[in-house]
Amino acid sequence: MQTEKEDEDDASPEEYVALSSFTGSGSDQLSFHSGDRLLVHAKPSSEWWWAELHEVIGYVPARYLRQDAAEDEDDEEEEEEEEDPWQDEEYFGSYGTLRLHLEMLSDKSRTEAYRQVILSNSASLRNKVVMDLGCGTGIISLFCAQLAQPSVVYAVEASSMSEYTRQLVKQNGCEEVITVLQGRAEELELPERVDILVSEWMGNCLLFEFMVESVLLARDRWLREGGVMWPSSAALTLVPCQAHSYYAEKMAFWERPYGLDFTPLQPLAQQEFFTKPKFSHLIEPDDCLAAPCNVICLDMYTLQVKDLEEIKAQFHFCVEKSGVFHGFTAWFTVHFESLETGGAAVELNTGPNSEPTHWKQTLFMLDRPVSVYTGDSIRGTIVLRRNPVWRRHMTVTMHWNINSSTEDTDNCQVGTKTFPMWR
Ligand SMILES: NC(=[NH2+])NCCC[C@H]1O[C@@H](n2cnc3c(N)ncnc32)[C@H](O)[C@@H]1O
Repeated sequence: MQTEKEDEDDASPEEYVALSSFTGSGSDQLSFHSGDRLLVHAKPSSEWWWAELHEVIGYVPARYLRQDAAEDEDDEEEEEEEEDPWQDEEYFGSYGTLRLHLEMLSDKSRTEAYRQVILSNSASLRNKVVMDLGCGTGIISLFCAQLAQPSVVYAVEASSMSEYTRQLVKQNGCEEVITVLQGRAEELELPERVDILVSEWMGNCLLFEFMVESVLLARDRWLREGGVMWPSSAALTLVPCQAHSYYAEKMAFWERPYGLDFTPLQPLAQQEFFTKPKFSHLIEPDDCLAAPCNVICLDMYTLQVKDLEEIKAQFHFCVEKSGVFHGFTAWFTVHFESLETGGAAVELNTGPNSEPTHWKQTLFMLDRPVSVYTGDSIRGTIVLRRNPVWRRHMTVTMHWNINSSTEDTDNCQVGTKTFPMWR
């Protein structure tokens, strides 16, 4: 574990507060919990500091710490101003209106996939105990009651939509089977453990909103031994791509609008339009410059909440057709294993070769497009880092090397870019 370190450069240590918990992975990293007060002895780099907690010393990630605000009289005021790191009021407030539920219910690809899961497992669902986590209007629970005979479905919904969900259950004569419970799933008391935990938790780029944390906490607390997770697994897919129309619309536009030269605005355009990822991007299959690759695969039975802090993966693409490398596009696929051993799984694929969904795909634009040619290789890493303060947000960092295949130029172009989602 942590080793003692001579405090040769130890000016008086400063006290910092941990904004969220951190589990050290290296032997010299110090683990701590949200709210811990750490003594920072040295700041050898902007990313890692040398700190002490309960007489143990080790490296800590600086972005998790905040200088301890001096105790002063208007602390209470400060507390009030401090926003909830989960932003639950705004988050569950948005799900208390119909807009998002209409969008999700109108997404036939998404909703039919869940219906197919229930339908194809209807026999095995007989007399089972089901939890529908984040049931919204209760559509998945209603499919269970309509298409199968579970003994009970606990439809859990934290937003105010839950009172309407109760009405929908009654309106459709399903009160015998469906029990609607309002509250955060990870805080609720259920009368019993469940055989199946079903949830539609996926956000843009799979993890945004981090509702998946609630699913994992509920799994650990309520899924019985040998119980089934739906989805059972999730994969994030990445591909280097062209984005000519988006680039023309946001960047090339400034070259000659109405015969004038507006190129001095292009740095502004890059900052404003290419800094954050573009949600709801529709990539054409022809825009893919290489075969897409499943860079991250999550097993919903073994995934742990602490694994969500930082997920890193390598990629290696071989350019299949010459074109302009404008950026990367990401999407996800989830699988629902059959309740019968050997039964066929159901797949919900949000990629360009499947029926479009309300998620569409996520586009990460490079600052400058690069011409690439058949045979070139694009290697690198993608790192998803959860925001230590705003717990529903993350950053996505791409590192890439482009190796030309033509022997005469050994030009290897290297690039890196971090995209906030959204903080
Ligand atoms: N696929 C997504 N990105 N969002 C679609 C599902 C989100 C639904 O789950 C509810 N919800 C989200 N988290 C929770 C939670 N921890 N407990 C209960 N309901 C929740 C939320 O209020 C909304 O109705």
